[in-house]
Amino acid sequence: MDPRLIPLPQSPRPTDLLSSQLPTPNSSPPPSPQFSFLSPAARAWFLSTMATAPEELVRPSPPTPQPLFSNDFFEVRSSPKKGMGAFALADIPEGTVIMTEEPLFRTSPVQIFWTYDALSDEQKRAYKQLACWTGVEDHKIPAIFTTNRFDTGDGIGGIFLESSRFNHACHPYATCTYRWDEAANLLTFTTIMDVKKGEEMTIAYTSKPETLKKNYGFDCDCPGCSKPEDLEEGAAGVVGGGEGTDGGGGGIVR
Ligand SMILES: C[S@@+](CC[C@H](N)C(=O)[O-])C[C@H]1O[C@@H](n2cnc3c(N)ncnc32)[C@H](O)[C@@H]1O
Repeated sequence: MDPRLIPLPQSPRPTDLLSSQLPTPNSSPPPSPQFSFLSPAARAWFLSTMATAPEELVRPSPPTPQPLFSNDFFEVRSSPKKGMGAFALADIPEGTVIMTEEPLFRTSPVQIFWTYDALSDEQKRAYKQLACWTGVEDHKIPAIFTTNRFDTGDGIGGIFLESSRFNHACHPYATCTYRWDEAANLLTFTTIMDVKKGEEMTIAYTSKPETLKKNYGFDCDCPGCSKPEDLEEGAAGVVGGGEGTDGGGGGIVR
């Protein structure tokens, strides 16, 4: 198994969490002033029903999920309204390289089925866990490709399992940029501003936020897009982006 992939643990059942804390049907019921209006026999019967039906009566809060991936700088975990996302584990200064990653594969859109078939079972499982927007492609395999690929030049897109978990914010609100190095076979992520511990780290998928809905299935809610007056002033959301090529609506928008 790829050591960079840390699978999410199964959530324990409520009964696993609580079995040691619950009274058994044979144990003496604890004194309960709340039920003093019942006769001793009725009280014993009532409390015994509580011991045999714990799931309905006691609801533990769910355990905190483990991150999908982490390094010294960030972790990948659930992001409000955005599936997974990358969150800073410390205050990170501008200009810090936070990750380099090799591709799972690189291919062209027309070769995606052939490339997918050549993956190992484990790689196929990892690929199929990535986000999937079917608005552009009906079939799951090419849909995952268009949702997650980074443009690596000459019409070739790369799939990078951790890099793909970064959500979008428009320039100048995106906190990171990325650069593909063909010779090194590495995608490098660098912060382009100071990032506070706990903050979600983002990249700009495109310099054309109006294409996000069609290509990725969401409307951008970054501060620039949620303030139309800023856009009119040309201050945000419509210029710049990452160092990747912006295909502008064709699906390869990074
Ligand atoms: C490359 S994935 C990013 C990681 C993804 N959130 C995940 O769970 O793996 C792209 C998808 O993330 C979601 N996404 C990214 N940026 C978003 C944003 N700013 N607002 C809402 N959803 C976003 C969309 O569902 C989009 O199709």
